[in-house]
Amino acid sequence: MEDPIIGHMHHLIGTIPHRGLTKLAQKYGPLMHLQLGEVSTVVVSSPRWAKEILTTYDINFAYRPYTLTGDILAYNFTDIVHAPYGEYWRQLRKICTLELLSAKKVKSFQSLREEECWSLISEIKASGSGKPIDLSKGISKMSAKIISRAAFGKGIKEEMAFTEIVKEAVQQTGGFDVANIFPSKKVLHHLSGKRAKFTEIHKRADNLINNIISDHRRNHSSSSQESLLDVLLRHRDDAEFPLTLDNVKAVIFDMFGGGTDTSYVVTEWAISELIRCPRAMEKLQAELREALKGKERIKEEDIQDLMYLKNVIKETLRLHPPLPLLMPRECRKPCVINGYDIANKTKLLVNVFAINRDPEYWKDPESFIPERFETNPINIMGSDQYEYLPFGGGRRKCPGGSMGLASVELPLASLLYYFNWKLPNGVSHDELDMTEVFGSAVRRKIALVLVPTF
Ligand code: HEM
Repeated sequence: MEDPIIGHMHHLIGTIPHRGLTKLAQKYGPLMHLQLGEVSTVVVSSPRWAKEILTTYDINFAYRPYTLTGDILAYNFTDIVHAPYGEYWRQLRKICTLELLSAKKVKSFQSLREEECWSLISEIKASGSGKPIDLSKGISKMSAKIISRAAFGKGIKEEMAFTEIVKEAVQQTGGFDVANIFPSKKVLHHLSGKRAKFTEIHKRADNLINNIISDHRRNHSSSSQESLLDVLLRHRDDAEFPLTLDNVKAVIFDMFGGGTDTSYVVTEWAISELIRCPRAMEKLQAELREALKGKERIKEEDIQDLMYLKNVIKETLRLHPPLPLLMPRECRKPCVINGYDIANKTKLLVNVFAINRDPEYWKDPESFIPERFETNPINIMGSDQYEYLPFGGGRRKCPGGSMGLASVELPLASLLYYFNWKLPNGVSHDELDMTEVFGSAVRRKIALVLVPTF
């Protein structure tokens, strides 16, 4: 590890964190120690060190640091994302992988994904050929509806209102804000107004979800159509591991937090990259139109074997991992890495953005080239060499990959199958602004407004 850099917060202020940290790693190396406010932080920026830390030292860093989100919004760290490593977290992960986000469960939501996707396609058709539309808004609304219906069953007003509250909550999180940098200085949390804001959002979210749950109990859905909430409520009576109502609410909050923005931004970035690369756009449209042969309404099984579609999504996740620094981890078992003592409470950031673009592993790393995966059949969920980590790695790796990808594949395929796209006002494809905003998931700063023709 390079010598500790003390108090280098100023290097990051005003930068997009993953880009600022990538620049710092180019200067100080792939394993850095930074003092960010009062938080001692290790930043890993190469596949080699990611592999070492997410395998050999994974258990040392299998905890999450203090955040106001975990404290207030996640019912005192009882959701999956924030729960400390241990038996409670293990049990929740089990429910998550075996029931909530299993392949079978993801498949059971196929028809609702198809309906919501079709509703977006119909809206675009209705707005007319040649008229600019805000695709960011359309895709984000569709993703919210998909997760809302999967979580609660048939969408009603209150359920959509819940997605709005979660959105507001997650917009308050992320980044290097005062509360994350000075977690022990509770007075600062008050002065910055964050604690009050989080408490107010939490109260609103809690009221809404209480109403949704009472309504749910009155209109219980059939077991073949079990929503995520049904599954969790069933676990309230579990003999070995009963969940409390607050536990259920905390996990539902995760499903929304994890399931909405991640999928939406992947679709948004994929279309942005395709607009900038007409060759790839044409190739993908040719693949879709050849395979679907004029089919009126496409279904998920129609696109299962489309390799270029899969490669476009892989390449989008390489260049635009929605969580470019994963979710911060915290060391709770001191260790020695590369001769350096890592103290209790040291924070770990894995800069997947830098790793996915590491020139030692990726040829022409900054360019969007889906074909690179034709000769490199890397697994989308991660690789042995740790040079591709959009879903993270180790014990805390994302459990929602299949659910997330299912919400990207059909919408992306449909948008390109039914329509041709260009930028409005004769703007050339290479002038599309690609500025990012860091937050719960890294999204476009400027909405993606495009003109469909059909
Ligand atoms: C393209 C879509 C998605 C991407 C790229 C993604 C990425 C990630 C990443 C990078 C992490 C952090 C891993 C770490 O700390 O090492 C994570 C964690 C998590 N994700 Fe996802 N995610 C996606 C979709 C979803 C969906 C759809 C859900 C649920 C509905 C979900 C639920 C979670 C949960 C619960 C965790 C916390 C795991 C833990 O702490 O044990 N994710 N995700």
